[in-house]
Amino acid sequence: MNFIRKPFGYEPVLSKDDLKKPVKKKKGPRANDWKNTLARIWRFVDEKRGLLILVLFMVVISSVLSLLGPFLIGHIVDEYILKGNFKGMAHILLMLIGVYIVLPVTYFLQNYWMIGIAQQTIYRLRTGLFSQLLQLPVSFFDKRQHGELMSHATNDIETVSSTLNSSFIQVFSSILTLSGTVIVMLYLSPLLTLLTMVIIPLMFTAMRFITRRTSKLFKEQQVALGELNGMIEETISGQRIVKAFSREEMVKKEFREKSEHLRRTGFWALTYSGYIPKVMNFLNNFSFAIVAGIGGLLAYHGFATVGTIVIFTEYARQFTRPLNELANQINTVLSAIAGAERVFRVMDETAEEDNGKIDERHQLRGEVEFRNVFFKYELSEEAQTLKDINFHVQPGQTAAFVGATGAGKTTIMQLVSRFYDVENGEVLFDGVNVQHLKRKTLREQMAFVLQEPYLFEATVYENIRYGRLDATDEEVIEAAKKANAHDFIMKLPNGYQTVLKSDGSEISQGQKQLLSIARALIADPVILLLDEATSSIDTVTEVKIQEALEILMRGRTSFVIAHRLNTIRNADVVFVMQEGVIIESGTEKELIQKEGIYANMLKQSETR
Ligand SMILES: Nc1ncnc2c1ncn2[C@@H]1O[C@H](COP(=O)(O)OP(=O)(O)OP(=O)(O)O)[C@@H](O)[C@H]1O
Repeated sequence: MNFIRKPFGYEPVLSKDDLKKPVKKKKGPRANDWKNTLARIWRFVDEKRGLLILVLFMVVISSVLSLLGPFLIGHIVDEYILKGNFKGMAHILLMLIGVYIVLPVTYFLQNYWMIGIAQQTIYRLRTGLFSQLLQLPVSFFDKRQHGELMSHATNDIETVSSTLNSSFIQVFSSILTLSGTVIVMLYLSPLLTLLTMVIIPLMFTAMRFITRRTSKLFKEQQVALGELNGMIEETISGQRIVKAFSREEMVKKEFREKSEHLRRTGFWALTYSGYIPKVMNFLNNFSFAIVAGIGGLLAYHGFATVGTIVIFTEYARQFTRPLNELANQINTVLSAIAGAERVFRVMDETAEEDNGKIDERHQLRGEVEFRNVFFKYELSEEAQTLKDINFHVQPGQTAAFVGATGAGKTTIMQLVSRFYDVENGEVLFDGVNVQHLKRKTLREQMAFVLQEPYLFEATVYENIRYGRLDATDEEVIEAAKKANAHDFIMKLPNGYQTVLKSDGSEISQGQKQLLSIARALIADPVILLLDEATSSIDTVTEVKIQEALEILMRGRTSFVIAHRLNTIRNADVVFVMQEGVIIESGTEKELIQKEGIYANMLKQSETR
């Protein structure tokens, strides 16, 4: 067996030999999984259940009508044509015409209603998944590839949608037609029924052989598609890095490997499932020949009427068709169930609980305290990311965090904003444990200015207004002026109406920072989290950013991952971090006098 690399482990790829091996049955609750999944889809059908029952009723009518057709033809042969008695045939013919007119009407109605039900169900499923994605904790996204999640929201939901659109009716109607046909056939001639049934075990054996392989392969194909989507997404968003490091060939090679995996699983899945109609057709013709041949003999010797044989040959076709359809639908239904299972798995992830009891309008003063805080990321190899962190920041103070890369500065910010919860110890706001505050209360009174500000594909107005949705245009402009962003915005092709790209590629790094400062200003937060940009920005913009930040930080509690000496100098307290521990703290002056780690860091940066 081969393996391909996955971000968190290795995924097996089926080889030709693997496909020949018998598939071992999985133990545990899997047998019931599909029942569970179907029951959950049923819940999503919700208020359309009444209409679904109407659809089922229509399917019953169309199945009865499709059984009636051949029966009437047989009756015409026996009672009228063979007896040369054409009187009275007209009304049976009229009935037959009636059957063939009403039949398409029932087909139309069941399809029309079913599409409505399917689309509504998918709408609910899709919006359910999307709102769940918004409620999941940040730690969930640490464990999943973005492309994989995209694949659930698009491919998997699409598979469920197309199955609901068409397969549901087909499966139900096939089962009904099949049972109806068998009942009528048994009534007409048990012997011929038995002959028609001879092919069933053959069909089942062939189907089992094929579907055992295809179900495994279709699952594998969906996984491979998810991975490929992940890679496409990653490559498009990181295309500059790919180009900058000339990694095109490496990316192409990896893409070819993933595509090859998808091609191989797709090839075998479709090849095997392509055998189904062929095998079925062959068996169908075989059964038709048996019924026609032996039926003809029976009619010749007077054991059955010609009409009965006519009905049987029709039914023999009608009997294998639903079997055929069922067999064809199995793969579609299986892959839809697998898709729905993956969607439900995401829905079953525990969403961020927000059971803080303190009122949503609670006004924070901005006092923040960490008491004996220990923390570890789920996927981290380290024993602890933060170890016994203690500090107390008063309202309006600026706390600067410095330290080598990986020391844990960003992690402190993640805990202040409660993107993650502490493992041990307490984070307190105004003396209240953060667990008692609603996340919304907390985050609405906080603003972030990140190294790589995130911009949306929207106008400058909308990008700044993201800080406070009800801000007027005047307020936006006012904030932009305070943030020193107004002048450059006015030089953009459409000023504040200019639509920015999500990667902000048409404006400079410094300008992005100014926009994100304006966004934070308009939010008017009590607490500010600031990750200073490390990339070199021209001195003019640097001064503008510095001025804007000073205005922004005034009167607010600010946590800064500091890279600029200016910020550190003006901070009320500086925390020096090393390997998840605060090793020094105090004002910059105190730290220099102490001649410890910080003083050393400073000396080193000066000598560079
Ligand atoms: N989501 C995550 N999952 C697992 N480990 C993580 C995660 N984020 C950070 N880490 C690890 O936690 C440690 C602290 O990281 P953190 O980002 O807090 O450092 P930092 O001091 O902010 O570094 P930098 O200055 O480079 O941003 C590092 O070892 C990092 O690899």
